[in-house]
Amino acid sequence: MTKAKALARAKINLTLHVTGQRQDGYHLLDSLVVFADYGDTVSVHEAEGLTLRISGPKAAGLPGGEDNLVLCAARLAGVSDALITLDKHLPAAAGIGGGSADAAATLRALCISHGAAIPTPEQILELGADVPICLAGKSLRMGGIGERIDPVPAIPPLPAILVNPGLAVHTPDVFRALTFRNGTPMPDVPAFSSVADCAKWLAQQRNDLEGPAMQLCPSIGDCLAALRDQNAVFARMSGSGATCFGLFKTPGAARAECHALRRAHPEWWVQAVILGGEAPEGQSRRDTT
Ligand SMILES: C[C@](O)(CO)[C@H](O)COP(=O)(O)OP(=O)(O)OC[C@H]1O[C@@H](n2ccc(N)nc2=O)[C@H](O)[C@@H]1O
Ligand SMILES: Nc1ncnc2c1ncn2[C@@H]1O[C@H](COP(=O)(O)OP(=O)(O)OP(=O)(O)O)[C@@H](O)[C@H]1O
Repeated sequence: MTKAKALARAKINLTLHVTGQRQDGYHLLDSLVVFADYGDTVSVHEAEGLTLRISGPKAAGLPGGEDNLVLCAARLAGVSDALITLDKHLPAAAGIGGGSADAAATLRALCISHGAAIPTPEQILELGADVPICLAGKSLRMGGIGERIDPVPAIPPLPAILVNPGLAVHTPDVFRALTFRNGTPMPDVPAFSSVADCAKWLAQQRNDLEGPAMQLCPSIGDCLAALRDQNAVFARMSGSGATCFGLFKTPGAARAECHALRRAHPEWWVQAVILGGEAPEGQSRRDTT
């Protein structure tokens, strides 16, 4: 019997400024993070012992045992009796927080199914630098090495296409390839009134990992060029790559260009999504539609 289900939504870094490096090697970040209406699904079923079953189009190659972040999260939550199924749709090692989103979804689901307590902030961060923000699960500004989370004005729904060239890019390699580690932080995030307004602001910000990731994986440049050729109003890489996002004026335009990109690049992972789009604080989601 399914006891709880949680969506592990793709995390997109609309900006990613690297502002310093700690003594332990971890980098200080300043990033505007939003979530997509698309991701993996974690379901918890009644069972004796702790088991993970992985299915879905992106299941191949994932660690199926103790190393999977789903089981790491379950152990951290103190759960030893559950069958957890992971329906995997997000490419791994792709800069969209797949494993971190799965870990956060597992914690949320086990909280409902088993009444498990959410671990301490320090324990959550140990699962991965992206897990705290994935647990928050909405548009926010991320700081520190990932532990600091600050509110931002509500982000309007941003129609987008996510494109991954089908090549894994490993986060530690990208940070190692970074040559300048003391960039300026982001200015305050303003309230955006439209996609165009948001795109204009984003164009003045950076993803400091885009250059080093592109050196390791030149196909990132092809993804960005393809998004721009398909009339994206803005395109950038997310996180440590290789996934890139393109913003479009309408969901219809994003869907149409998504079909065109899939036809032109059958070897790429291409997905039309909506990013952000939460209701402003104090309003129900219906107030904004
Ligand atoms: C680049 C981002 O995707 C931006 O959201 C995240 O900071 C990465 O988050 P993550 O994949 O959950 O990262 P972790 O699994 O904790 O770290 C992987 C490796 O990335 C490097 N790392 C990660 C986060 C950070 N703030 N500084 C780092 O230098 C470290 O070498 C670390 O060993
Ligand atoms: N449930 C999981 N899903 C994806 N990867 C996992 C999972 N559990 C463990 N991993 C391992 O974590 C590594 C990083 O994968 P992940 O998809 O989290 O990277 P990412 O998209 O680059 O994340 P980020 O944006 O946080 O840097 C993979 O190479 C994989 O071996």
